Amino acid sequence: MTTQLDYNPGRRNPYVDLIKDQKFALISALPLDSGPVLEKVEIAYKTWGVLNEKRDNAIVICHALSGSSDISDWWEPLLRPGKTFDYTRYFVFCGNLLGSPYGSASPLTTNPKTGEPYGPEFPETSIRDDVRAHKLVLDALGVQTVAAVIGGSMGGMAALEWPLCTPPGYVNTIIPIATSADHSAWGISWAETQKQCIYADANYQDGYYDISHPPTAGLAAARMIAMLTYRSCVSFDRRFGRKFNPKKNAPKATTNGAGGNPEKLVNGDKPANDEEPMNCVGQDPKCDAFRSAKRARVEATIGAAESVHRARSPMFSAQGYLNYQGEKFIKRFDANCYINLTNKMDSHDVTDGRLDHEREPTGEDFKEVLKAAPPRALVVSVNTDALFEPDQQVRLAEYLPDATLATLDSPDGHDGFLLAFEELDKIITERLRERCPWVYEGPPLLEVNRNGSTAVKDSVFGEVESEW
Ligand SMILES: CC(=O)SCCNC(=O)CCNC(=O)[C@H](O)C(C)(C)COP(=O)(O)OP(=O)(O)OC[C@H]1O[C@@H](n2cnc3c(N)ncnc32)[C@H](O)[C@@H]1OP(=O)(O)O
Ligand SMILES: N[C@@H](CCO)C(=O)O
Repeated sequence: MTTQLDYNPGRRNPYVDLIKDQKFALISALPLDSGPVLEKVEIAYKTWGVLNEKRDNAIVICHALSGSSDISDWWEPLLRPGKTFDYTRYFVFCGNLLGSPYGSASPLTTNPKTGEPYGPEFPETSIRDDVRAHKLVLDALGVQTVAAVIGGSMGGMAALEWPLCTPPGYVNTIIPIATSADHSAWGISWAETQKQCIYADANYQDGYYDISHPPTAGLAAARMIAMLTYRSCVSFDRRFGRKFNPKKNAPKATTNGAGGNPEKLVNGDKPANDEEPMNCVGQDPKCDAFRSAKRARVEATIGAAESVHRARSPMFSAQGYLNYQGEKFIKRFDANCYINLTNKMDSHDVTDGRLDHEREPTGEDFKEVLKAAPPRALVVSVNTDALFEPDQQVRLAEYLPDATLATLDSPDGHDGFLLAFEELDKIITERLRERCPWVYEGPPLLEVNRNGSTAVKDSVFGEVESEW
């Protein structure tokens, strides 16, 4: 198995171009938990900062379901000198998940056996597969050991798997956020409702859709449902209340299935494909009966179209928001990738295949498996999280050796881990300083110039992101 850095993936799907300045590695072959060996595996990733002499200052950040390797897209306030992910001291790494549309091997990348995109034939991948793939990239980059692994939601699942899939001592500490030791029936079920939306879209075609005619209606509906699990009742009530929908961002209503286009049917004009009313066959088209029958039919068509228009136009601000989130998502995500990634989340269970019995794992079983994780993990919870309920992090903190639990006070539900920057910065930095003291010793490895760019100081390795 070889890992080539500075790989040029050539033909890329359009979503990859949304992520700026990504790097790519090529892994020759990756055996997957699901059975097949994935060949010529592209891994997209980003790094900030440089490795120190001992090559032990790497910090691995794991993104969530719809995120990418570009931390500055979702945790930017934490990725600054002096903040949590201080790239003047840490070598910050974020790898894109297998199955994601943003550059790593996925349903959108080319199957080397056929020369065509994998589509729905892209194999199931696990959180553990991601960890193994990203570890190979870190090895190629020269990382000796990892100071900390941090991630929220699906990224938190990865944070838990990192020490379990790598040699003892390789990972110094972990900070799993808004996540669980195994994905709950609740989480699996919410994802199922979203997948069913995609399956129900006529464009889906069992996943063999033309990329220029994707199942956007299904994917948008899936995202709208997901958004409700990511936020909270209290945040929706506070934000939208019973306010009416502002015109800004309101998606255009469609009239699919209404049998008419309201813009063309004005003041009783004839529809383009007009036919004679049945009761006027053989009559003079200029006769009154013919005309009134026509007018009645056209008015009925207009009425139907307008009523569909009214029914589908978001009336309330909350509806407008959800519709907009759906519209925004289909511009940046692919349906097969969504299914692959949600299946991956569903499969998450740290005890899977690690116990010597088949029965339902108990708390003791979770403890047995997670004792391989480094001590003093920090587990972070969001008090209003309705998807990964706080009780799951309470249990996780009990399972992990000598771990502590911190709870974010945020009205934003599960997405609180992407929005409560100030609190996150404080609690994570505090734990990193305690668990990775060597990273904070001595002067920083990079100098930040006035214009925000960085320059390397003496005796360090790695690459510097010029944008900084
Ligand atoms: C290419 C890429 O994007 S890569 C990946 C980026 N995404 C990730 O990393 C995944 C994780 N990130 C996320 O899930 C989200 O981006 C979050 C949680 C960080 C933030 O969510 P957001 O949708 O940006 O925030 P929020 O819920 O406040 O919604 C704001 C948007 O809704 C719009 N909006 C707000 N209220 C309404 C309303 N009543 N009607 C219509 N639109 C509304 C706003 O105008 C704003 O639009 P904009 O995104 O075009 O600026
Ligand atoms: N808003 C996040 C939530 C998933 O944890 C995302 O879209 O990835």
